[in-house]
Amino acid sequence: MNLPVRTEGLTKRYGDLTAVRDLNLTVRAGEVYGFLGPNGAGKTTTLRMLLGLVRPTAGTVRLLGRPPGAGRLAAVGALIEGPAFYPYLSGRENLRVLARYAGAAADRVPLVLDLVDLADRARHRYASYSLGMKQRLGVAAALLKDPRLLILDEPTNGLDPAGTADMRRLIRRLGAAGCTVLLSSHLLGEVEQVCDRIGVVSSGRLIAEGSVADLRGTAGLRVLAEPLDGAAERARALVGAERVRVVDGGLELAVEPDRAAWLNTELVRAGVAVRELRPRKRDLEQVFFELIGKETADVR
Ligand SMILES: Nc1ncnc2c1ncn2[C@@H]1O[C@H](COP(=O)(O)OP(=O)(O)OP(=O)(O)O)[C@@H](O)[C@H]1O
Repeated sequence: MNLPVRTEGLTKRYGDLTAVRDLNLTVRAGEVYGFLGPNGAGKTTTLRMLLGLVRPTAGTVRLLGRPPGAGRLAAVGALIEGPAFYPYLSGRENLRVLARYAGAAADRVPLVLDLVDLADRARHRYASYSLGMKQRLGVAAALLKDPRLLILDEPTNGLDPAGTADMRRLIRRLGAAGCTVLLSSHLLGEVEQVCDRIGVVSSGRLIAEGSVADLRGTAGLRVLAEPLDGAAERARALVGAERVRVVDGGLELAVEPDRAAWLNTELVRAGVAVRELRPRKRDLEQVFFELIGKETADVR
């Protein structure tokens, strides 16, 4: 099976700095994959290596099953740096120029304008566009060749809330239409809302990968009880030691919340006074901070 993206041991060093370290990344056909990490984590460097714009120090890249060469790039659309357009030409004229240059059929122009919701403004000069519209025109340009894979680097960077919402809608629409999208972002909320799977990158390493549900982990129960030691011991015997953690003066149990009544009965029977027992669903933000191991990361 030709995966849209597969890297093995991908590494990029700039002198002493390792920007990307031993990265094994897999993007599956038809998914919207979020490459999430704080500023400087190595996202742009990775995307540039995927596109053959930066040469890896070590490791391999396979795009749609082959190395990233000119042939592959025809099947890949990308928006990596701010798109370059002629300010005095309209959105439509800009796309026509690009289509001619890229060898894309001219009838793709109205189609992609429609896709990115710019058909109404297509006649207007690029210079009159909002930042969000400029970004969407950039996506339209990336879609001109009807790519099998779309790579977007921080597509909502610098956009206002309305522009961000438009871009999210567009990415969801592309995903729903079966387009494989790889997007990078430092915004947790963003990837959580639009991505099927997320890879978390920190200091050049992929430190976690999975669906939003996978990353959140299993639901659990938080128990406040006295004596805590006795409660922990009994809980370990009941559900298995590996499912019990003592955190902030209470217990966290990796068990389904519907076992609360049973657990309460068993703890009380063992002479433990249970003060509180409530379901606990891990917040993805908390997971993220735990993963990257710092509380002050510039990730929201
Ligand atoms: N051409 C270069 N020469 C030297 N160092 C570089 C170069 N390009 C990137 N770096 C460094 O590599 C690290 C990763 O940078 P990169 O731009 O890939 O991160 P990023 O996750 O995309 O962050 P941001 O969201 O800030 O763009 C950073 O420390 C950066 O300073």
